[in-house]
Amino acid sequence: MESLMVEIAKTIWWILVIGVLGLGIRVYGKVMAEQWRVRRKLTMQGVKGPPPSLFGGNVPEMQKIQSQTKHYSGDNIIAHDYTSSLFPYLDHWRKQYGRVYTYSTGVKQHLYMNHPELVKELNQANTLNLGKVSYVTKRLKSILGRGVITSNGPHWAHQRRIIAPEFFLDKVKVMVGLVVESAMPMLSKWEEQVKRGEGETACDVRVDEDLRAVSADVISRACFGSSFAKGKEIFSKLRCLQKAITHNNILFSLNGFTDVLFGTKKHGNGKIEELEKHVESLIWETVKERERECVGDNKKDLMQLILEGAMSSCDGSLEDKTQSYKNFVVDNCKSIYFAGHETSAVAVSWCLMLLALNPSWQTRIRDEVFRFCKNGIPDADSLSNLKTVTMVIQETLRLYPPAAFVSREALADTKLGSLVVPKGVCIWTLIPTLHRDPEIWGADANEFKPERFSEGVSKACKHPQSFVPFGLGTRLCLGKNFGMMELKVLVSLIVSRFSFTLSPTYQHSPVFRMLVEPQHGVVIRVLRQ
Ligand code: HEM
Repeated sequence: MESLMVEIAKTIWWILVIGVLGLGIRVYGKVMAEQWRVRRKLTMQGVKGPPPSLFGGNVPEMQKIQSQTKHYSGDNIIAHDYTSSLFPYLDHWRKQYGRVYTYSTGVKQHLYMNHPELVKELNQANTLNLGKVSYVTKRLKSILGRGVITSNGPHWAHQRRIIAPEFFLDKVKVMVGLVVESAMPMLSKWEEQVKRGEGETACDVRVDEDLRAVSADVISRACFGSSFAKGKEIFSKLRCLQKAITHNNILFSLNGFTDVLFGTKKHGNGKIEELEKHVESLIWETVKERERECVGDNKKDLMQLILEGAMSSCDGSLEDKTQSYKNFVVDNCKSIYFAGHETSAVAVSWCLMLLALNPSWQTRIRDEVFRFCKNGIPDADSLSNLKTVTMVIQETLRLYPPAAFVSREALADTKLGSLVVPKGVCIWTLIPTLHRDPEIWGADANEFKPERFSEGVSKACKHPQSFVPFGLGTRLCLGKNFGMMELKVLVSLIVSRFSFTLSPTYQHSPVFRMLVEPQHGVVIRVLRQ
């Protein structure tokens, strides 16, 4: 009797296993058939690409190419097109299939799109049908939530309308003095460091963390008011989150079911959840503190705009309202903290690295700053005269754009010029490759030549819409004016006070952690005048 029961239990177990497997294979088969259909729609229009394997699409090939990639070990840092080390499979297929091709990551079909004409079409496409890539935004949820950077459709449009006015040019001009104030402690610290080593001819300064602290201070004060006491902790937790998330390949690993099937799903989610909760509660405490402080106050900074926007966009039961109010506020604060401070800090780090290799441009900047700015300190009026500083920053953003991709997902079949991008396809424009394309920038595309921008972007290259460090189209960076102003002020202040070369301890190793940043930091050797 007992053995009969065991037999029955075993049979049920096997039926269950076979049932689940059968269902899994059916679902997967359906998804694969859809991918095949989408791929066919693209190939019928002449878009080629590497043939996908039955399971995992082109991911096995991507992993193979990545594992064979050697780390950079050359001398010519500027000429180093790091996309060939960071995303070698994209570079590999580009050489094989050209500037537009398609590939698959199992359950997703992708379109690599680095042709200037198509980038222009993407820029001009005024449609809600092109959203952010859903599987990537899911992976970034803990750091960006469903705020303005990651959401799509009417929810995105509503958030963008609320936040945009804070970054209009007239508002940005008022913030110049604030950036100067935030930078002063860092400049004094470096001056102190240089003084302390008296008797020596030079002093090494690692710039990255100090620049992060400055831009964190700038964004806290500019956007969230002086009540920002918890700021430091929020930034440091966000940085931990950024590192934890990018420990896995957030862009092109296998997706969902295939991740489980191939055992490529990595661990660390517990830590991410813990950090996410911590950041959320820190932001929420700050909001509550702010609400207590500002009773009857008419402060109109970004935090206030977000709070009012959250209030007007919540409906449903009282419980639903409270939760969606909280999500709206926390997600948008997180997005601005991240977007507003990491990007600028990384851009200034790369700029100092390039200037360290090009001391003659330091001299030109120094002359310009002392010519137009009283005591070498820029203000809203003198900033517009700093043409050399602007050129150097544009050249930095061309060679080392902090954001590596413009990415979109077609939420419906979408026409870009003569190409119809089928629903579900993810579009990837690799910014640094576009910025180093000799057909767009000329034979000297890999050289540091700020003078190419002397008559503006339109004269610097053949297709001006291919200069996209701040992205493009309807999703163009909201903080573009603010970011440019901040970079100009910081670079002017630093270069007018210090002359520097690259320290021999500097290790050139760009790494992708949501942004392309110097893995081992930038160390400059400050020279005594
Ligand atoms: C050097 C500095 C910066 C760079 C290189 C940069 C770059 C970018 C890029 C490439 C995008 C994506 C655009 C697209 O998908 O087409 C973006 C979006 C965004 N950036 Fe920036 N950014 C910078 C500074 C800032 C600052 C200072 C802020 C705010 C204080 C900011 C706020 C945003 C926001 C809110 C979005 C999302 C816009 C949307 O999806 O509607 N950024 N940025």
